[in-house]
Amino acid sequence: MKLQFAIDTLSTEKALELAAAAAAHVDILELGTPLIKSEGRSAITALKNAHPDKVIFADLKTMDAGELEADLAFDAGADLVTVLGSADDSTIAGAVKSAAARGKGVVVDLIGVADKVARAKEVVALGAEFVEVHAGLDEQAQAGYSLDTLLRAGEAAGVPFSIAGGVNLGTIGAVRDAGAEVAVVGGALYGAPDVAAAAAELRAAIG
Ligand SMILES: O=C(CO)[C@H](O)[C@H](O)COP(=O)(O)O
Repeated sequence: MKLQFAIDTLSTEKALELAAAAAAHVDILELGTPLIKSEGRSAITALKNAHPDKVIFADLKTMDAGELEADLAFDAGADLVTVLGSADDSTIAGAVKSAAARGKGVVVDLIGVADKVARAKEVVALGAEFVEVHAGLDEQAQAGYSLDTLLRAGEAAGVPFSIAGGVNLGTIGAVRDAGAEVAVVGGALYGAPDVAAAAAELRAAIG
């Protein structure tokens, strides 16, 4: 299973600092949506230039104009971009067209999608590399939130998936055991007192 670091910070400088600390232990470096909104495409280019050997994941959360938004991020250096699963099929297909022309990929984020299993199958048929079975920060803050619901949806989908939603050292083993291709970790890494040590622990936990 691959490890993805969701860098949810607001400045390119801080993102580069966090990425440098964790890079030896992670496979995918994600520019979180707030970072892209704060700093724009230049942050994607800066991260790719600093880590050309890593998969650079631009969490665009595109809802419309799929081809255009994917073009913008891929041409800035992204290897993977996200489109929302609640977007129209044509939006997802547009982003997939952009990715196919460049040998890159589209991940469909199932945040807010009610029937994650059914939509996962549909978007992989449209050409998504994998789906992100995801509960966002606001959903995680609600009473009764549990990662288990996401894990069950991923297992049931029968397509390649990642899991995002407050994954940490205590839960990453369950993410691996559910069969995820990728574990996405944000707060448990960027909020750690020693980011490099936390990344090394996560890596050791999944082998
Ligand atoms: O995309 C996101 C929020 O929309 C986050 O990057 C994702 O949820 C991972 O962060 P965390 O591990 O803190 O949940």
